[in-house]
Amino acid sequence: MTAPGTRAEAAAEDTDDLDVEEALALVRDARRESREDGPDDGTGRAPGPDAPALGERSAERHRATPWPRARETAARAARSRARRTPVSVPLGDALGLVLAAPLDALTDLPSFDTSAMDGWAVAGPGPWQVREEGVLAGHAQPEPLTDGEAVRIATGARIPADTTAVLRSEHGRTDAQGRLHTTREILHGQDIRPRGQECRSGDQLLPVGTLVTPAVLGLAAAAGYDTVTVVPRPRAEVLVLGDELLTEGLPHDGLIRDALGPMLPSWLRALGAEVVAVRRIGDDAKALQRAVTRSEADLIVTTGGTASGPVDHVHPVLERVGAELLVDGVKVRPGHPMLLARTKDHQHLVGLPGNPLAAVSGLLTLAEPLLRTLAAHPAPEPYTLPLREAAQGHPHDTRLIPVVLRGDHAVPLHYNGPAMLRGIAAADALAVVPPGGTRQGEEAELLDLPWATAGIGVCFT
Ligand SMILES: Nc1nc2c(c(=O)[nH]1)N[C@H]1C(S)=C(S)[C@@H](COP(=O)(O)OP(=O)(O)OC[C@H]3O[C@@H](n4cnc5c(N)ncnc54)[C@H](O)[C@@H]3O)O[C@H]1N2
Ligand code: MOO
Repeated sequence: MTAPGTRAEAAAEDTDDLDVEEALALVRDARRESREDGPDDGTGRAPGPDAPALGERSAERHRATPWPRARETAARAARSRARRTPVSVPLGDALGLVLAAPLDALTDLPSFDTSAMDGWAVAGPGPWQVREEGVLAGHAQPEPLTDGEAVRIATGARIPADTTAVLRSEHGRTDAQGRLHTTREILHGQDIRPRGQECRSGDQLLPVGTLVTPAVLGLAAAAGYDTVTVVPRPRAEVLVLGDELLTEGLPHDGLIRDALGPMLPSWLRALGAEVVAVRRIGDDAKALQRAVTRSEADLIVTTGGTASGPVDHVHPVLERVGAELLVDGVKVRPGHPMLLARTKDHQHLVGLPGNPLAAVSGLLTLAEPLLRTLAAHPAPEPYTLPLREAAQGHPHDTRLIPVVLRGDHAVPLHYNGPAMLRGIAAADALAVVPPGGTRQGEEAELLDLPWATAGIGVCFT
């Protein structure tokens, strides 16, 4: 973090302050660090029994990962990345990022003795002789007061030396001779904010791992910062597959509108990513391979092509580029063909199924924990609400069902089929329905949709 005028040297020091891994460690949710999934050697290269090597895939394809474990695997894959360097960003770009160095005060706050009220600075007991010229905020240091003297002062102005108190304007009156009298008892030091009352220069104001909120931006500015040192925003690239997709107009001749190209970038931003590109690849395996190979994003998100149809190119391309499958199918409906692969040392690919609600399911199951961990955001506290109506379960898999929150209940929505967005577009959250279903009145875990809790403006900055 930098003070004005010292940006370059301070930035150089800052990168030594703390590694992103350490920042991540501070916000790590131990409860989610399940060790039950077998060994994690820290390289993230242990896909576990659920993700067969690509060569063995065909026979094993349907050994899908249980939904909770898939989420843990995605979070752990992000944690096992090589160390990333914290970055120094201007305050205006820091909202929603996480501090990678403590916010230490660069100044005393207040940085001088200041008046807390509009009124008069007075010295000694009244009545006082009032000086002609007053003191305003932002002015140079005023002349000291002598005993029995007062000067008009504004809130935030510097207190003249030897002031004993500030008399509020509503508690003073001047007589015919121009002398100032108080109408209340006035205490020594009253309405003076002494220098350093909030902090001394060097005090730690906020620790590493703090989410930069609007209030944090305000505090950082007050404490003298122009930039803050943060965990970099993960970069995501979206590759939209499918020759059948139109980008405008009405569906016709078997062609349909692309629903994911418009939906995913803003959703990924809501999950803390910077979307560096959205590319339309069609059903062209070579183009997909080129795009994957060239991408420098932290996360590539593909849509469609995850199943085993004639133009489902995601698996073959992953195999060709030597990617390592960490999750190949998840026991969740909709969305079970979703996948997670490590494409390069510092890069992952989440393959979302083409059916739009299945894609949402993949986004929240795999991309959300991965991005959250890369950005060093803490895991949201899990919470449950009773369902107002029973939700039918899948015999073996978890189901994610769009719900609205009404009072202290979650109400399942219709139009929740894999190809439908009508339910999710009206929803506040997704209910997690375990195999076998959830009875009416029974508690279900809920995954909030980002805008339902934070508001559109907050989450899409
Ligand atoms: N033999 C099997 N076939 C399928 C299985 C299976 O297990 N065995 N799984 C089904 C399930 S479940 C899903 S989900 C889909 C996943 O398929 P893909 O990821 O390969 O997706 P596509 O085939 O490319 O598309 C599926 C569907 O979604 C439409 N789509 C694709 N992209 C978009 C988009 N950007 N916007 C709107 N709609 C999109 C596409 O036109 C198809 O209708 O596979 C099943 N098949
Ligand atoms: O996984 Mo698919 O989403 O059931 O349609």
